[in-house]
Amino acid sequence: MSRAQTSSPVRMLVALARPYRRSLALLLLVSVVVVALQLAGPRLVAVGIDAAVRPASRGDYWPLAEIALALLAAGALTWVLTVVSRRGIGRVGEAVTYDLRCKVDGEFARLPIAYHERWSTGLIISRLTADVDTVSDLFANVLSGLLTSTLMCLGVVAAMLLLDPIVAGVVIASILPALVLTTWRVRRMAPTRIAERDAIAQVTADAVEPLGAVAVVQSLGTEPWHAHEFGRSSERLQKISRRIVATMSTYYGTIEAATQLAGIVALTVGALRVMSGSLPLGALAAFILYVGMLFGGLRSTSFVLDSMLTAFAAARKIADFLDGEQSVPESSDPIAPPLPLRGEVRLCAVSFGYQEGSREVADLDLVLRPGEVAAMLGSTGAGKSTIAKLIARFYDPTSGRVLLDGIDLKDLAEVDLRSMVVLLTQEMFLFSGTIADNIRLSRPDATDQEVTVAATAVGAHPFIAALPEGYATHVHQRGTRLSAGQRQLIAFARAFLADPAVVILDEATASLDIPTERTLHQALRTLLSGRTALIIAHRLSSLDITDRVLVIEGGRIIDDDTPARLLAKGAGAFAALYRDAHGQPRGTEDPAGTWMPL
Ligand SMILES: Nc1ncnc2c1ncn2[C@@H]1O[C@H](COP(=O)(O)OP(=O)(O)OP(=O)(O)O)[C@@H](O)[C@H]1O
Repeated sequence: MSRAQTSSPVRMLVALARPYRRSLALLLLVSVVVVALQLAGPRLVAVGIDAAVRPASRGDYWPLAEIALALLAAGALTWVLTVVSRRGIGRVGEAVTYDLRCKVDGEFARLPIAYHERWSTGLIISRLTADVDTVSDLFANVLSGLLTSTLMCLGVVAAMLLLDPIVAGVVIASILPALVLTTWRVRRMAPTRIAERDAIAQVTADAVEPLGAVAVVQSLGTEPWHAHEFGRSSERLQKISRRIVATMSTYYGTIEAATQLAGIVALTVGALRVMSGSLPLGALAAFILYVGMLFGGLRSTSFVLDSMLTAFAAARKIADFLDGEQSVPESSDPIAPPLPLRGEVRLCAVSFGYQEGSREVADLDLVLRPGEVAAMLGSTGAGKSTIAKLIARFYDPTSGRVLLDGIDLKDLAEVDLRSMVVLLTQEMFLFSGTIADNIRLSRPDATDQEVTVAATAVGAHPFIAALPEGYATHVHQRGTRLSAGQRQLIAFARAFLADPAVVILDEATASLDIPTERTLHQALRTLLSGRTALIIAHRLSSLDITDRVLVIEGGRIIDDDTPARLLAKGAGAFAALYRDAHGQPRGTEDPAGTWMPL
């Protein structure tokens, strides 16, 4: 299921069903046979009453036995076919659930960062679980149910018309109010079902959000606030559910009354026809049975229509979610980067705003020469991370171009771009799995030896080897079994193994002890050696490995020089930052501009 295929819920559903169209067609055929067998029941009863009762009263039981056998055979066949079709449809439903979940999950992971920044994890989980299950139910139950119940209604109408058009006409007229009521209910329910999907997603979001930051929640004591938020969204869902239940109860109650009414009409008109000799008694009995079947079919049609509405609402939500963001569309005709890569990064008159009208980066021109290590400094909100995200193509510029070795990032295949540019974020995220798994994430085909070489290069090997299970040590969720410094070393080893031409590093803000900082600096030196690098520096001490410092303010470069020269200038944003970092009063900077290397 490509993004293009998901542009409407219907198209998405058709794409999902396509691989199973043969099984579905076969199963639907079986359903048709089941309906035909069920319709045959009242007809056989009619024949039994009209043609078998009298011979039986004369001692000839054979016609009655024949009818009984035919009813038995129809019942047995209905049972077998129902079991077969239910099982088959259940299997298709399971297969579709599996496909949809894998595809949706894969699509979510590939969605641009803009998307993940906008939508909460809880909302995404809701799409992946509740909505996917609802859509799958469409295949598992709803489609076959809709077909069976619609066929049942049409079949009953046809059978009644064949039996006696006059009684049939009166019965059909008596069900018209029920039909109008069904249409009203389905229409009324459509927006409610969509609101229900949103409410379910919000409940999931409110439940998941605090779980992702349990330590923060507990340390700040914000449990009551989260409980209040969760209570509010649950209440909203409850109100919607109550509305649904109220509509359904009124509907089903009215349909029950309409069934009784139609039964009375069929009995009265049918009896008059029997008395006038225009309708056999058996046919009247068949009519009464058909009225029951007709309303049963109507009730099920209404029920499955409601499930269908729910499934469509869920499908719309999934389709909207997948289609909503195209902020970094992949080129249909990507350019293969020339090898070996040089790693030159060039931003030409780049402007960018997260929202329409905003400009977080303004007319930025920047060239990072191959192998150069530059640091970005600037106050909070200055635009450093935004520039980094533009170079990693998490966003495309509003205007201007970002080039890598002369090629516009928009013209590179995503897989090439990701292997050429690695962005190391502050989180240094580790996933559940072993240390080796986590290092190998950047190159799944790397051998154990290559993993060890990468870990050794960045200085992670000693601490890994000292663990009882070494590289096979399970890091648990988000690497909580490891220290912050150890997590960073593993992330560095992962980047080293990927061997990118360009590294962008958003340095962790959390302060580490001096020996750990020293180890990390050494690791960073190794990692960045021979690569172009841009560091969002939060510690001035990091600048001893940089060739150049870019001071960013308001999305612009306001200073660009070597660290030593910038400091020597004395004034300016960089010197101010230096003073802030070292607590020195103005004018006491080291005039030589020397650093305080670790
Ligand atoms: N996803 C986003 N959506 C909307 N605005 C954003 C988004 N991310 C950042 N911004 C805004 O863009 C501006 C620049 O943010 P950016 O994260 O680039 O700053 P920064 O220099 O990296 O700050 P810090 O040092 O605090 O990380 C800020 O005003 C910020 O509020």
